[in-house]
Amino acid sequence: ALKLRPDFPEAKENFYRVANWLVERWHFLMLNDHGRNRKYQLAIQRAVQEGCSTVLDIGTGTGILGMCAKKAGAREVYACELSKTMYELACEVVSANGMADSIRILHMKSLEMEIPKDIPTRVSLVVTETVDAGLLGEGIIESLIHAWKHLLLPPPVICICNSAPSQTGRVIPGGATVFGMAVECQEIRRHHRLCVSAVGGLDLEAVREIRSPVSCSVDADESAEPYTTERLSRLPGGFTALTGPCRMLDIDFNNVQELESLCSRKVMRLRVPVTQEGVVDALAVWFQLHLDQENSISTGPQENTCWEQAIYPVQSLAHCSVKRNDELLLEVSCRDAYLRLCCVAIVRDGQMFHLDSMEEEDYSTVALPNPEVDLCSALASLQTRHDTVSNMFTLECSEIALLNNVNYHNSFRMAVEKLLTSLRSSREMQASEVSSSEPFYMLDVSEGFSVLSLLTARLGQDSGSSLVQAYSSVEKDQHQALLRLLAQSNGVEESALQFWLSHVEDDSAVLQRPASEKLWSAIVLDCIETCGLIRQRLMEKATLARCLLEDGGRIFPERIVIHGLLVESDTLLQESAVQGTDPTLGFNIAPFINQFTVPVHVFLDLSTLECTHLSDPVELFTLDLMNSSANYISRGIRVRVSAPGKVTAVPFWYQIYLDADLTVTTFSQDSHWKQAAVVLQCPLVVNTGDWVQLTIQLHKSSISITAVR
Ligand SMILES: CCc1ccncc1CNCCCCSC[C@H]1O[C@@H](n2ccc3c(N)ncnc32)[C@H](O)[C@@H]1O
Repeated sequence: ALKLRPDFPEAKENFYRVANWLVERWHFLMLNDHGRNRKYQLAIQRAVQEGCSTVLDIGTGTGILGMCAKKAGAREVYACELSKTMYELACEVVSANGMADSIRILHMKSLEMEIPKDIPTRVSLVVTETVDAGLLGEGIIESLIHAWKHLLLPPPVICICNSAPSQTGRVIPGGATVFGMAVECQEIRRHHRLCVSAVGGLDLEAVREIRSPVSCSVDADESAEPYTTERLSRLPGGFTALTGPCRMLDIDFNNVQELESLCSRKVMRLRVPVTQEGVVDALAVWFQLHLDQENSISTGPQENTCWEQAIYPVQSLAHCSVKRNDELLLEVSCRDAYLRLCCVAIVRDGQMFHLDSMEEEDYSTVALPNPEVDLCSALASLQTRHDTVSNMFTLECSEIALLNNVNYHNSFRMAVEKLLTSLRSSREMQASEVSSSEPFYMLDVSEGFSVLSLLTARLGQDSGSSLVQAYSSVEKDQHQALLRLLAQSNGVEESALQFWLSHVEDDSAVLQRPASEKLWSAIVLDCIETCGLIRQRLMEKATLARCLLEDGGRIFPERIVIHGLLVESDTLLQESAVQGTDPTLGFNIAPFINQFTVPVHVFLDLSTLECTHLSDPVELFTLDLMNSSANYISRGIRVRVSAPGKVTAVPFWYQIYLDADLTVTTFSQDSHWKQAAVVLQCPLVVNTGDWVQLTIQLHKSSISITAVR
């Protein structure tokens, strides 16, 4: 569609969402990482010079490593790629670089490859970078076990016989070393556990535990992911290392026996000394990829690399506070091909405190008669708690961060109080028609978990007079159970909070009258996605909602003002497109992968993004939810340049008006929202005092910005 009508907005918007999905963002980062590309090239050249003449590139992506092998003089080069999009891209790239007839690319997963069906003979070199932030997440162990058994020549044996070693096989990378450390980090904590005891006047004490779906524990349900990822060097508020980086695991990719035992190996236990007092919020993990004896790539936080680290949040009940000279007892395992890590106990003065049972004051400890005693047996003696914690709930990270956002809920509470007051007084004035016992109807159609309906119902209780009949659109049983628990523990009658089943597919069914002849006093809309974009179909929903309001009724929020500024950010450029042929070792790859460039970057932490501000923040656009005629679809503004540089992006965020005076911003350290940025097609060189003309267009909730001098 885009090729046919490049300016066709729907196609553009869909393409961006599809492109974001088809080609992962790290492809640009990886290809722009000249250091990484160069080290792989050196390792491949050395291997080919040492006799590896047949090469298989597993997970070729754009084909760059296969092309390195060919250019290094390998006789036969094969590549396989499981993603169709990347496979087609690799074919284009390889032929554009004149190697179409010398590199055979297969659209398949390496595990399906057979000899001689797919490749004629076993190869002497497998090269691959099928690793994620947690090293094993792309299945590299399984891929290499299969490769050693079916695709590679046997490894070199230390032979005493003087016969010349026949062709042998090897893998690049030859191995990896996994490092980990315990960190204290508020930013991680507020996304994975409840940090406050009350929000917006609601007491949350009744909720014993809220967890995010990131867990390694064996009893986590299968939907849990073992780790999340963060770029530690870019986390707002930073982090404190509570232990030194400690070596967790060494893997030799050239030893198939070791690879096989890794998956079946039982849990490994490590004792890591605490070097800094604090609360253990998470374990951070990264690795060194040893390409060969000389070259290795690190994904550590201390490097200035672009890679993220794997984050294992501590999900135990109590705060795991540690002192210097304590020791953390960690369990490491590679159960079902993921690197799994959890902190199970603290060892202090010879006593072991099992994290999962720390919430009882008695600290069920096991006195270690002497330090030498095998920790494992001591640990084994601790009964791992199997009693399901009655009030333990799992929420998404963004839902937990929202619940922890006290400012947002307090502001919302004030706005609703003002509304109820004004509605009551206007009802008193018309006392004749409407009996004051008539409830105020309130609907919260937030996506995901929200306590706003309950918060409003509780306000209705306080006043004693006319009640609030609140409806919540949360659908998940767990979410409804959590709201009921909070209603009960906050003295809100069960009947005051109902669930407005929004399982119907289109908005019109969700947004409808509370009952025939009744209208809503307040409707809460969810406007901004956590990633920093405006929710799709927001304006349509606002228009529908407005028709369902009683006189004086309000939509929350009533208005959204988009703010932005001009920045120069090389980081955003590196994440958005391959910058020419230099980073990719002279191979012509950029034009092909850059077809998947997406101009809007999301999930940004603007407070820690490396960038130079080239203007002051300006108002870009206003969305009026209470008056759709006030909305324009395109707006031009002139922005004064406040510093010389190259404008490469326009980050933006939102000021949300709950009512005429109460606002919350999506760009604050307690906000659960991230920010977004439009990366300009062509950077603008500017000088202080210049004026840049921005054209902002909003089409179906997706924003586009163009800039000219
Ligand atoms: C310093 C490395 C680093 C560290 C931390 N974070 C990121 C990185 C950068 N590497 C990320 C690559 C990650 C994606 S893997 C690259 C491509 O390979 C494909 N694939 C994966 C497995 C597989 C297979 N068995 N058979 C065929 N194809 C396969 C994927 O479809 C993908 O296109």
